[in-house]
Amino acid sequence: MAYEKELDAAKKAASLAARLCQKVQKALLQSDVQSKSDKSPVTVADYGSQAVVSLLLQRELSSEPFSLVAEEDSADLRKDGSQDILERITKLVNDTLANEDPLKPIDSALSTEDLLRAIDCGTSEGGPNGRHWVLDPIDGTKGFLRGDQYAVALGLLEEGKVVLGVLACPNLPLASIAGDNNKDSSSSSSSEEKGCLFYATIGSGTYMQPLDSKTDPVKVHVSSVENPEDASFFESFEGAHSLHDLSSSIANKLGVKAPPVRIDSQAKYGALSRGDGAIYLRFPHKGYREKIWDHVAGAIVVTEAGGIVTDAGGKALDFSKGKYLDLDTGIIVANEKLMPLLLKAVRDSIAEQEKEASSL
Ligand SMILES: Nc1ncnc2c1ncn2[C@@H]1O[C@H](COP(=O)(O)O)[C@@H](O)[C@H]1OP(=O)(O)O
Ligand SMILES: [Mg+2]
Ligand SMILES: [Mg+2]
Ligand SMILES: [Mg+2]
Repeated sequence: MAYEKELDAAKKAASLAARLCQKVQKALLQSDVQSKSDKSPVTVADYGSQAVVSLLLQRELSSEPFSLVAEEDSADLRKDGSQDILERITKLVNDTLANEDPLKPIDSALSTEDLLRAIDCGTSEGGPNGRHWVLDPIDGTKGFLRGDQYAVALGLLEEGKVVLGVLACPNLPLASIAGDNNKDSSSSSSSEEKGCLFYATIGSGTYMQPLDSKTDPVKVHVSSVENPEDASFFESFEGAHSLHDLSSSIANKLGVKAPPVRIDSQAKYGALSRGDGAIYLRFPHKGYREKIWDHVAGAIVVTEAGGIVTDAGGKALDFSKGKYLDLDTGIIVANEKLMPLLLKAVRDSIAEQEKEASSL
């Protein structure tokens, strides 16, 4: 299979980074109310996750040139007053790497300077030539802070095309979340098994396995629903990230009966790839520029499972332009049967919205 070595490294890196994030989220949720308003846990986990992925990929793929386009950089950590947090992150990363394989002797512990360097390996600009890893160390920081969904999202671009993607979703139940409309994580039963690892390489399909076990992976497929009345749709939990009114107008036009399933992060792409819902609607507020690390891994996980990911104009996403996606209005996902109907509903709803705005 093509990209076997890269896939092994990516799965290992994303799983280990997810373990680091889980540890921080657990401590955050157990902490008292006062420290819950403190944003530093997510900062620690964001940087820690990026350092772990950067170090693991370089170690496992040491024979290849390494380019990483990632969300975080070390500028804030190098400022005066950041020494404490920098030391916290370094300890967390060292502890995570030390526990990676108890049978393997560990390399000497990283210094704070090693940690800053590992984070800054992620400052590549990407583009149409060569290989670039693309990382969101924690996608869905708002969900992470709430104790809800988030993902470690890692993909690989080759000559501007996505060829591999891994999504680690520590809080996503292994069982389907279809019908979980607006259910928060606290209302789900504690016996529900959580933690999914989705992965895909170009031409080989999408697989899912439990995040923390050696259980065999299963091949997954997007929903085969053909009648939009039977479809359900995903959108952002956060209204500030996507226009819920526009999604609801599109869903009405299609005749969708079920209320939206609102969850954070690229866990939406993972859930779609196994058919928990049939449609994803994402319409950021005007002026917001989508970044490639928010969609690279999710896009291949869905397309290899048989789905289609386009912008609101029906154009495939172009990941070859650097850090940003150059988009028409929003991002939509559906299976092949639903996509033509969805595109028409999107076009009509946007036209209506523009007409309303111009008559005001
Ligand atoms: N104003 C915004 N509009 C759209 N997306 C945003 C906005 N601010 C942050 N994001 C990013 O949207 C993604 C999550 O959106 P959602 O959970 O709604 O799908 C994340 O990548 C998040 O960044 P981050 O990775 O820092 O959390
Ligand atoms: Mg993100
Ligand atoms: Mg992020
Ligand atoms: Mg962020």
